[in-house]
Amino acid sequence: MKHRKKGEKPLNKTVMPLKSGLQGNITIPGDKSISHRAVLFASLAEGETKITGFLRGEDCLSTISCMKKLGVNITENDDEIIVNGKGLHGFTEPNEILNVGNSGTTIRLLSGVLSGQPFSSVLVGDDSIAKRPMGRVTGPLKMMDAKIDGRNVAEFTPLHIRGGQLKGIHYLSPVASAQVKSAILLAGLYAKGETKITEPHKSRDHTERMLESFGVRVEATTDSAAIHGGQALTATDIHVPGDISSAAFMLVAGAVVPGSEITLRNVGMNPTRTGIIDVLQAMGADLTIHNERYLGGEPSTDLTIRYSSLTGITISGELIPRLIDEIPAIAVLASQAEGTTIIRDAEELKVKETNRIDTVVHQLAQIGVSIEATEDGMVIHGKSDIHGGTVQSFHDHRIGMSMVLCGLISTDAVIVKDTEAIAVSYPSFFEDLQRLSGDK
Ligand SMILES: O=C(O)C1=C[C@@H](OP(=O)(O)O)[C@@H](O)[C@H](O)C1
Ligand SMILES: C=C(OP(=O)(O)O)C(=O)O
Repeated sequence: MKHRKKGEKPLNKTVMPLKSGLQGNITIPGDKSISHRAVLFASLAEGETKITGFLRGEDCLSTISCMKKLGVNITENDDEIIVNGKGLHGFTEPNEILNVGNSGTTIRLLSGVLSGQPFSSVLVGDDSIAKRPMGRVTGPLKMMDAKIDGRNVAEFTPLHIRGGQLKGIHYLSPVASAQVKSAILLAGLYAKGETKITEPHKSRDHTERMLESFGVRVEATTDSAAIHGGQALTATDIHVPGDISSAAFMLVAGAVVPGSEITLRNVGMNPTRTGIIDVLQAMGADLTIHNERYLGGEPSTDLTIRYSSLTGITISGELIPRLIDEIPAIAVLASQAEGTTIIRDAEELKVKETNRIDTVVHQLAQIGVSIEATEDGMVIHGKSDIHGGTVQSFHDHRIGMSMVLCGLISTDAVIVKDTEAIAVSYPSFFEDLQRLSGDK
């Protein structure tokens, strides 16, 4: 849960049902996962890296702040971030605690890097981070000989990492998690021999792709990734494509608000992230993919979506890691589809910024959606009439945005509490929505 800073007012938003469809086009802001990695890997590289398209969301700003505390010189201009890399062994011991704010990606990836540093660092985050499991990274990092302490045997923050000489391992991960995979591969850069991770399903592969761009050889298969220790990163300019996880909210808005036709430009289309596209197509959405391009190791396109009738589907298995962050938005989509949508194999939702099975189900039910929680997901019965009311975001950015979507199609106003959390991943969300609703 992201908490307000002292003195900051809660940003409760009253969302009124739209009288006409969404129209026009917007450019989707930078991908959060890729932005984190760009700053982190550029810091580890030798030389200067220019990053364009960087997401200036709160999570990625937390990554910049931590890297600065490790001695990295980072210049933040309006249109680019310039990072003067320190090389694998150039970081300095931080004088202060490293605060990752609300960002699970920052703390988990940084834990991998800090495990290889010859100094001590302490990592903390906000109230939400304090509840999220860290054992999934500290466990394997300890197997590599990292010295990590923390609450409940390093299951929870604060984490204290004393780096040192690491050894390569082959880790069979019980979860498909790119944060776990990335932490282990980054520690693997500092380890003797080969470090390999095998996952139950393939998780997003931005780390593997971007390490290759920085000149590091990564051997990747459909369910594994391996790296040899000691490989240096060479600075290279990075362009960050738009975030499909942010685009997902606009795709759902376009699909469910009657009379809509919108175009989203610059949407990252890495196949490990495009589960939302598969879902929209399977539900019968009117979606066109155009202007495909490939920049800096990652594909992107423009997407046009029009309002159409939708049908419920079952979402499970290997599809889940490809759309895990989109499930709150997909629940809104499913509420407007005829028939039943079943989401299975999604226990990972319980360990995000909030328990997203509970928060999605309770808040949608509050405003009239017929929805039930299950052990590993949810069941949504459409087509539900959404009525007005007051809903909580629980300071979770993706819950906040999903509730705003409900307001667009409800019969009365929906008041969404604490929407300031949306700046974690999509700071221009309300401006973009206003632009598409013709209210500029
Ligand atoms: O590596 C990343 O950038 C991310 C991986 C996913 O988490 P897990 O690794 O826990 O699945 C995702 O939910 C998160 O928003 C970003
Ligand atoms: C889970 C998320 O991010 P993180 O794990 O980096 O906090 C998210 O953005 O939905």
